[in-house]
Amino acid sequence: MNTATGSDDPRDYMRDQGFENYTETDHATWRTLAKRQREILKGRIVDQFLEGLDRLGIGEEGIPDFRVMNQRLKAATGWEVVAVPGLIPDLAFFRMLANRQFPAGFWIRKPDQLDYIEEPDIFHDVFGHVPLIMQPVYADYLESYGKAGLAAAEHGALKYLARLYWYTVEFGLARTPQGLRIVGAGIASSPGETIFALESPSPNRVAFDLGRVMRTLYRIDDYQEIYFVLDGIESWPSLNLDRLIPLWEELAAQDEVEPGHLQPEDQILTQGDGTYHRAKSKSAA
Ligand SMILES: C[C@H](O)[C@H](O)[C@H]1CNc2nc(N)[nH]c(=O)c2N1
Ligand SMILES: N[C@@H](Cc1ccccc1)C(=O)O
Ligand SMILES: [Fe+2]
Repeated sequence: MNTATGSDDPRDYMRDQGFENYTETDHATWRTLAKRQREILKGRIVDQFLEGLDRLGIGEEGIPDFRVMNQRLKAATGWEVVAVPGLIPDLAFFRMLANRQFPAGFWIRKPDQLDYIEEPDIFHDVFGHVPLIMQPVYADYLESYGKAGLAAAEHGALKYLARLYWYTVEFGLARTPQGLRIVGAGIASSPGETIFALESPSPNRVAFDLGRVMRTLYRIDDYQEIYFVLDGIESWPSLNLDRLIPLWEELAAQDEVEPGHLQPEDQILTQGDGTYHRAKSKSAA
């Protein structure tokens, strides 16, 4: 996602949310999505997410005003949400996370895109990501992720960090005493993928392993073919450099793994039958 021409200074991407510009349709879209997601996420997402939603007060009254939401977020974990025009270059992105600033788009999807959208809108960025940032352990992980990203940029290892983000922050699952639960924001903001990620027989579900995740390619245009499962809601990987730098060197000598392929060392929770993606590829052909 790195726009080579763009500056790497986060300040060049920060915008005013323009809260007053939202239309009634925009607020209605948020309300519809928030209501639907709260319903289907019950029993499917980790409790800490629902707690975070409640503590933020981003219920169903409409698109949240960042000025109001940030007071609660800052008080809880020192993070703040900053409006940006869309995907920003990796370096600017990592710098923001390292400073406990979360970049969020300010536009919202159209009423006909409710189920799934390919690029992140404000519903994905705020409803999907922010509730968990109210949890200190996750808030610390996200900051450490930003710092690791800055180091990765120095070591030509950005693609490994992008995959780690993708398979934990965006599409992670976690084992909990109540069973398998969603933690990824990309799942939490998509009604379609909420059901697919937990209940479809099609995708593989494999225990999280840092090296394995950083080797694994991902798709950005459809549901995932593989979901990685954290050992628990607080088992975010520790990202210190003396562990990452040797790992990046090891990975440079290994082949990348296709999202639909399993590896011999995988600890498989559910082996997928691949029907969903096979059907799609047929229709695509
Ligand atoms: C981590 C990885 O670089 C990823 O694609 C980044 C890039 N830029 C981004 N920019 C924004 N605004 N939001 C994001 O989630 C990302 N993701
Ligand atoms: N697919 C997510 C949005 C998203 C796009 C790209 C990356 C992550 C998430 C949704 O429909 O809500
Ligand atoms: Fe996201």
